[in-house]
Amino acid sequence: MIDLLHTPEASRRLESIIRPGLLCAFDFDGTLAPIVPQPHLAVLPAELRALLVQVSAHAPVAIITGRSIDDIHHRLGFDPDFIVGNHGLEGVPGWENTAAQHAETCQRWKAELEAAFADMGADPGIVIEDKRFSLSVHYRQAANPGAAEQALDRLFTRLHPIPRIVWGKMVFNLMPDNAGHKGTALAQLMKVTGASNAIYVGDDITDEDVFRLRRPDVLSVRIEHSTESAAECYLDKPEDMAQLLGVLIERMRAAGAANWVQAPAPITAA
Ligand SMILES: O=P(O)(O)OC[C@H]1O[C@H](O[C@H]2O[C@H](CO)[C@@H](O)[C@H](O)[C@H]2O)[C@H](O)[C@@H](O)[C@@H]1O
Repeated sequence: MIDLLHTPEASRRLESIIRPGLLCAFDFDGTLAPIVPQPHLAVLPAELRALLVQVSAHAPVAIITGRSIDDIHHRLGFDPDFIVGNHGLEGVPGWENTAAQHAETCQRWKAELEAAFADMGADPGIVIEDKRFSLSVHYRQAANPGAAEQALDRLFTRLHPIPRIVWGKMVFNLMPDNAGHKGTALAQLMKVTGASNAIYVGDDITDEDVFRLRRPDVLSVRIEHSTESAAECYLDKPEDMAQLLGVLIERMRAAGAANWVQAPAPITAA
């Protein structure tokens, strides 16, 4: 893992992806928005929003988040070229048909979990976030987060069908097994748009699905160094995002890069 902003090697790698056809993709919580005690309080800082708007003048911007599209849309305050929700299960061009099956499975899990919570008198700080195509079970507000984590871990093995569970920041993300994820979503976005290369920045375990792609045409960046991550590069801290976006803008501007995604044709009155 190399330090993206402070090593000549990373600088050369960054330079190599600033080519026509670049796609700039970002995770949301913990990457663009600081982690806060409750999910509904997450906010995209105005400085990053302004920088993302500038990035989108030079290359298409994709937000690939664990949140639902409905939830993320109003938090962004600008219109990126692509929004993919539910860890890659929602909003991916070409995958619309599989989403309905995922919604059914999630409703079943939710009902099973609510019944189990009632039976065991679960900690009221444990909250199910129903995102239609996946569930997030948060325990940040539990009276004893460690005990809640263990109890939930045991409980999930009794769900039907067994979910794919990706642990996150005081949260378990439950997704249908054998479904897409953030890595396959980014690959599909690149395929349908014809992107020649991409940069992806994320901070959490679900972002490892992208980091593990390890494609030469994808520069993966993790917020904070980790010896356990498959990401190619890292930023020291979340606050370095502004600097990274600034560097991207400067280099794309110098290269004369323009956003190459076609805007939809305006609808004209009959
Ligand atoms: O893929 P992301 O955009 O990073 O989304 C991951 C999850 O983010 C949210 O939960 C996390 O952020 C909350 C706000 O800072 C925090 O309170 C929580 O503890 C974190 O786990 C979101 O609520 C989930 O739906 C996303 O899956």
